[in-house]
Amino acid sequence: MEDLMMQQLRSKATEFLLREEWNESIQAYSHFISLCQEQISENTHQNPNHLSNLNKALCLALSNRAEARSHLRNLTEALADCEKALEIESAHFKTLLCKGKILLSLNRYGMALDCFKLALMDPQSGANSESIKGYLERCKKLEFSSRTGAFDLSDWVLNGFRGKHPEIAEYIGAVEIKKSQMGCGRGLFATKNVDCGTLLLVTKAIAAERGIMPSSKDEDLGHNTQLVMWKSLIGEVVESSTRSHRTHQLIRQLSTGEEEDTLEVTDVSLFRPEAEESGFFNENLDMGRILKILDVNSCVEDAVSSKVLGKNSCYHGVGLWILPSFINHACNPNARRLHVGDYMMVHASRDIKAGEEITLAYYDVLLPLSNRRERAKTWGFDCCCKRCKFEEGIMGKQEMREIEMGIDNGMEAGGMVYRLEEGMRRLNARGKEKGYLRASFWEVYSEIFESEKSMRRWGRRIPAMEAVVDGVAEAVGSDERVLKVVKEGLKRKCSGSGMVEMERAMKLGRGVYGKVMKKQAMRTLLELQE
Ligand SMILES: C[S@@+](CC[C@H](N)C(=O)[O-])C[C@H]1O[C@@H](n2cnc3c(N)ncnc32)[C@H](O)[C@@H]1O
Repeated sequence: MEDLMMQQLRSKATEFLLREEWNESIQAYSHFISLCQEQISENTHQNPNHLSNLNKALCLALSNRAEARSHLRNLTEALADCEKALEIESAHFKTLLCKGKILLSLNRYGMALDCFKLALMDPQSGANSESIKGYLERCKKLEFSSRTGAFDLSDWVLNGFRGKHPEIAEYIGAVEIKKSQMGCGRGLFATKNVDCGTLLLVTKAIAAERGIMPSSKDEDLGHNTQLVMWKSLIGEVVESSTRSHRTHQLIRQLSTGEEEDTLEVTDVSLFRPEAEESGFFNENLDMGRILKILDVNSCVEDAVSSKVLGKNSCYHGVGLWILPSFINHACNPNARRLHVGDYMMVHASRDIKAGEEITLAYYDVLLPLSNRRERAKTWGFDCCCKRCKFEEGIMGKQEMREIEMGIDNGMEAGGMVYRLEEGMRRLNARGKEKGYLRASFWEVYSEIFESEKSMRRWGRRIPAMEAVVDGVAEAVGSDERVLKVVKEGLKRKCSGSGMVEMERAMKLGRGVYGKVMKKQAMRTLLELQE
């Protein structure tokens, strides 16, 4: 009687599974699993065949429940089911496949690879061997990128971003979390010397929302679209933190913007996909806290310090990427971000020394101090970076006040650059300090460098474009607008004489996009003719 009921329950569960009715299937399998477990514990002295059949049935039911749970993205629970099934039958084919796929979507490439290798050895793999080999290849490629930081988007770039972007692995490079040297809570630091373009980390969004911003000037419509996107983002964050203990635990590490100096310094190894879950889960993550966390840490895709590859231009995205949330702002940033699908790739935008804090520009830094201060206010902080401190000390000086007045009075760009350079000489500004000030007044420099007429008039009295570009890039990192001036210069040069300029443009390009493609693809992307 009991056996008949169990058979019916199992058939029902399988039927739900085949019909892709995941919740119903999970419910029926859960019932079946607990009946099986009860019988096993009660029947230890009975017929060994019966016991073996019960164990087989339990293993398959756990495997099927894992599959249903993984379709609902309840990956932690699905993985736990796989583990239990494999405890019964260590090389259970179906479970190995299911576990491999779950581990792959959790970015645990090495462990996924082991599952697929074992599955391929099973005689049942015959009919599925091509698809298992496909998974094996994917895992190998992703595991390699994740271990070495080597990514190559060349083909996709050269194909004009047609089709879906190449599969991207998560990667944590030479970085660690420490107390910020600027005195603003925690920050991310380089543990090795890295050169411009080197990837520092690649991470997938915990949640990301994209919407089409209305092209009309209707502010209310734009505001509403933003509100809808924001609401969906909150919903997604709540859902992913409820579904995964690990995500919940990681979100909890983020700043709410309050008492940042007292925040615990998180070990970066916690962010590695293979990291074991520890027991923080019971601590609460209420809605108020989630809202504060999102307010401080959410990122828009198309900011001045980021590039988005392969997106439809009218789409605007906002999301939460956990590890990059530890990166502070500086007006002399040394990193930028690249967005590909839901992935954020953070790379060095200039050479970085071991021990240096990694910083991004939250807002435009090719602006004078007063404008940057206004922008920092909208972010809710007073910037405490090295460049701001230097400029705060110098902006009271007569020379600098005259330049600001010149800008306000619409003085000719050439005259202002000339005055600024003279001022810097009198104030004895050195090395990066010159780069900071030139970056602050980049608009007037670029106006001259981009105009042949101004160059004829002022060219001999102001520093060469190359020296200014190199100084600015060294001080505040690569920027598209700086790259544009070099590209314009290259267009004006006759062929053969621009080798050095080409190298300069390519280096700036690596600083803007990161080392994620070969030279030919970078040239195409930057529209640089050889
Ligand atoms: C995304 S979090 C950065 C990580 C944060 N410091 C932490 O400990 O988790 C952004 C917050 O860091 C602080 N912050 C970042 N850059 C700063 C800067 N240049 N000056 C002052 N505060 C900064 C601000 O409080 C800001 O709201």
